[in-house]
Amino acid sequence: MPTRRPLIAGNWKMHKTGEEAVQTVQQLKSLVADVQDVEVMVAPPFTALAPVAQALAGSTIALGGQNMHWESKGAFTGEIAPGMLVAAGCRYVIIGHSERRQFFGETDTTVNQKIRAALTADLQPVFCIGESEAQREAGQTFSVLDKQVQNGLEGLFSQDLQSLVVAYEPVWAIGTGKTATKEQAQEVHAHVRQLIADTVDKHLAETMRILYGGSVNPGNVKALMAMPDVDGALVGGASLDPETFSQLVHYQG
Ligand SMILES: O=C(CO)COP(=O)(O)O
Repeated sequence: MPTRRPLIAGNWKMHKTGEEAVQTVQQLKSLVADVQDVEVMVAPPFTALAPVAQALAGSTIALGGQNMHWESKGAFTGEIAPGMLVAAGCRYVIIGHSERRQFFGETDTTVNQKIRAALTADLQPVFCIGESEAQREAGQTFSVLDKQVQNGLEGLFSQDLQSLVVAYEPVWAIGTGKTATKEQAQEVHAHVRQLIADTVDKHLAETMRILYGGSVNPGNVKALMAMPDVDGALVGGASLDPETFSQLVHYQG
């Protein structure tokens, strides 16, 4: 079995000015300086990317964008191009977060366009999928996720997707304090990995990291990370405070 390097990623959403973000990563840098076998990433708002990149110089903490447009430039007021994220120092970009799907009209089609554009720009997409509470209660979890994965990766092949990271974030667990149980997370992650094995490539499925997101905190991270198909966490609220986020990065104890 290939070993997958765990990734603990902080999605700061619409929090922190440039100055606040720099203060946070300065603390975080020293708090996680001892960590070697876990990859750490933070995704600040666009306006904080450049100062945070500067503050992270010489550190192994990776930088990510929270969204981007699929075109490389043009008349798209309010949008950010993949190359702009790269130039700002990003290695990752979060794509298809449920908040973008819910509030900003993101669809499987735009998600697919964005994943393609990210890969072309050499950004590692963190491709978010997840079912709503109603969908879970109606027994539709797997069919919803299968559709999101298949549509999101449509037309892409194993050789294109080597850097892909998937994040399973059940919508009902985001910001609610209601975490999926470790068994629920494992069940979905194993299912998604099998789907990738069946529809894209077995080797990719084995090497690809699948993160769990939704109310991850220092009290539940260890149990989630102990599950064989959980390769990391995409953390919202608990990533904003450097001490708390550092505890998540040090989940091994
Ligand atoms: O949406 C999330 C990360 O992308 C999860 O948010 P919370 O950790 O605040 O539930």
